[in-house]
Amino acid sequence: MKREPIGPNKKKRLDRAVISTFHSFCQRLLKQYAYQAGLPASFQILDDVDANLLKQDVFQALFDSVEFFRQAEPFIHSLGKDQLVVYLTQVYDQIRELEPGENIVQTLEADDMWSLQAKAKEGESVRQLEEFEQQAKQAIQSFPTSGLSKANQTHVDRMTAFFSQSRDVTDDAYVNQLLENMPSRVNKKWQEDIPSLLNLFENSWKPLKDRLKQSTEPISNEDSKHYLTQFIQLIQAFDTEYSNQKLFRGGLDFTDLQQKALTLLENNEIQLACREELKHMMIDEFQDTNALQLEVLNRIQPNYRFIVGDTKQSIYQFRGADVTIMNDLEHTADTNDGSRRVLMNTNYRTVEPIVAAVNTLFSTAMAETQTYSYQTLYQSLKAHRDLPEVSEHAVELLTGELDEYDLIANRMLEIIREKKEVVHNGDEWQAASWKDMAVLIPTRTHLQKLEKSLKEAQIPYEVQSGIGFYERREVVDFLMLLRWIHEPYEDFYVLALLRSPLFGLTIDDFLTIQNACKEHQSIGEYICFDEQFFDEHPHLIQAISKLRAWMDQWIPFQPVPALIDGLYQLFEQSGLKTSLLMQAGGLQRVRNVEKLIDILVNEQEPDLTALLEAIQQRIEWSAKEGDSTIERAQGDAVTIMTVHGSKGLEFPIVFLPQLHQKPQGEKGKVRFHSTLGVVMNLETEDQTIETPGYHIAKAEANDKAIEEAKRLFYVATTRARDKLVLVKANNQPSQNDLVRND
Ligand SMILES: Nc1ncnc2c1ncn2[C@@H]1O[C@H](COP(=O)(O)OP(=O)(O)OP(=O)(O)O)[C@@H](O)[C@H]1O
Repeated sequence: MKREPIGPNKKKRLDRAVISTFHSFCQRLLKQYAYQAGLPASFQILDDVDANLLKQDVFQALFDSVEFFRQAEPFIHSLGKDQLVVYLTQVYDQIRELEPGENIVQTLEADDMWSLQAKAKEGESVRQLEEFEQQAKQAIQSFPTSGLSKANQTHVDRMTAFFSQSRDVTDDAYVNQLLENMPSRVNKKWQEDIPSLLNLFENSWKPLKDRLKQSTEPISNEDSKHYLTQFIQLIQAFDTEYSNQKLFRGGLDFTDLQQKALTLLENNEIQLACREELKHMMIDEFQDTNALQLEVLNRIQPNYRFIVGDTKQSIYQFRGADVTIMNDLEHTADTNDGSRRVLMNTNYRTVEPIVAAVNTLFSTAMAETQTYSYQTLYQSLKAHRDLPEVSEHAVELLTGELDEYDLIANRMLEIIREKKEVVHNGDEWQAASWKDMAVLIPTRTHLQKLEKSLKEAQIPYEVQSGIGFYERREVVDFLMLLRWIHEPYEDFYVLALLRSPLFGLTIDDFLTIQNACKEHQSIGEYICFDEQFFDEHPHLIQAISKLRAWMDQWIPFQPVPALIDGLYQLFEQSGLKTSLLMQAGGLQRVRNVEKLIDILVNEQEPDLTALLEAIQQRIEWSAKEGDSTIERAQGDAVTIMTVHGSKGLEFPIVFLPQLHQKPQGEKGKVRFHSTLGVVMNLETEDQTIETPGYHIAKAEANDKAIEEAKRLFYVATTRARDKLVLVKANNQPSQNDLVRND
């Protein structure tokens, strides 16, 4: 068949194909229609760090106002000010991403939330009682008819009589009747004589009784409702002030970009223009979409949508991703004539034994049928790649008495030494080298321990994605220089500076200096004020005179003509720039410091104290950000990476530690639920404050966290190409249902 050449028209359209994130798409739309959106032509985008810093400033100003403080005071007593700010911010962010509506926060009504929650609580109690009735009716079917002790026979007779009749669980008297007819405690003989009663008692009755107890505990509804109202008012006051500040600065945060784009898309002409321009849309990684992004898509309604995603890999709940969106969409695609679902379950990456293990693990861990829309269904993968005969154990459970990171280090050394493990390099199977191995960690909590084990074993490694900008060596060094200028006699900074490549002193040198110090004298003071006699250590004399010269030059810090000039002078005259340029990747490092200088200048703080405080806050916020851009290891080194950072990547051999850890449940005392609104449970000095939906929302948040943990584990296991090593030290009892010794 003859192929049609690409005509000029077609080419023109092809040239206009756009690839972008949802955020940059919204930004482009707002720039294009700035006038209709009521925005200045050059609005500024506040990234998450900028937005969080601004939110902090707004809170600080609000707490200074008498009215806001008065309203916040009861919460501060119960939670502390910092925690209150965390809850207010979390709830605020979630509400704004929940549904279209730039004004959504101001429309919240505590009364509506309260009645919705009260209704849900009632419904939930009825559901739980009905469920228990069903379980009890089943259990009594297997009660023995003879051979029981007198006491046990009484239990059996009483329960059989009670549960044989149908009852109205909504009747006020029902709960008391239930309590009267159920045994009050376990009897040892049930294990042998009435196992179905033991099972019912332990697994159904005890949890139900706890919940019944919770709902009868004295909670003052009037006061709880008042707290809810106050909390909503605090959020609304914050919203007003935060919006004012953004307006004043001409800035939009990421949620504004989406909300304002949605408002624009209510305009028919703009909608049509978008539809005309974007006839075909392909959306990748759809499992991580949020409700606003879905609505953007719905409002554009392109002729053809091609959506790609894997619900099993939805791991960004903490950033607002909502897996239920893709779950629902799959469901619609199955039932809607105009849509088609294509299952892509052939795995081309991973060898068959690993795929088989993944199937076994996750067909049990993930749901087979969907009870809740946030659950993830598992459909088995089909392996495309076979394992060569040379390799025996594609899946390994690495256990032993050592610490899990030492286990990893030892196994890696063994792999290199024995050359028995083979990996496929694209053409052929060959013995594994360091760069073929990756350790994927769920969180960075134990990163240092892992690094220590690898260092001690002299294993080359690189920590990828997850090391943020502010943790880069050169950035740390430049900030350290500034901190020393700010507090030149503070030992911590003096020593850090002297140890940095700019001075290069060692611990032994510090001991020599310390021995020369007088009692109670700090090293900083000694170096700056005392006469030194280090005749046998000329490099110490040199270092100290250099430090003194720096003090004369830079303290106090008075940059002229402007901060930017002072910072550049410091960068160059301290020798940091030259020393960076002499290192591998030096130019990149210099650019990093220049970027830091830009950030510092943009802080627009009046003095060094304020500047260092501002940057410290920025660092703390950026630590909560997602991972930094991925730069894969270039040399022959083991890769260390967070599981989040490894998404979309693959490695020949993957080690997975920290498997014994239980997925983190939800501990929040205040949270937001998409249908019930704000729920809370607080202890004040004299009472418990609780909104009716608290326990329902908490249980759901817990379930969701566990579902997310399963998906994270799924992403981790499916990064392996040729070998998967699950690591479990014997000295750590497993708290994780997914991973047990057996
Ligand atoms: N049709 C194919 N034939 C052979 N190899 C393939 C084929 N499709 C993909 N692969 C290989 O399989 C691996 C995974 O492919 P790809 O990254 O596209 O999948 P993915 O679905 O995005 O994976 P994940 O979502 O798990 O990260 C890659 O190494 C790729 O080269």
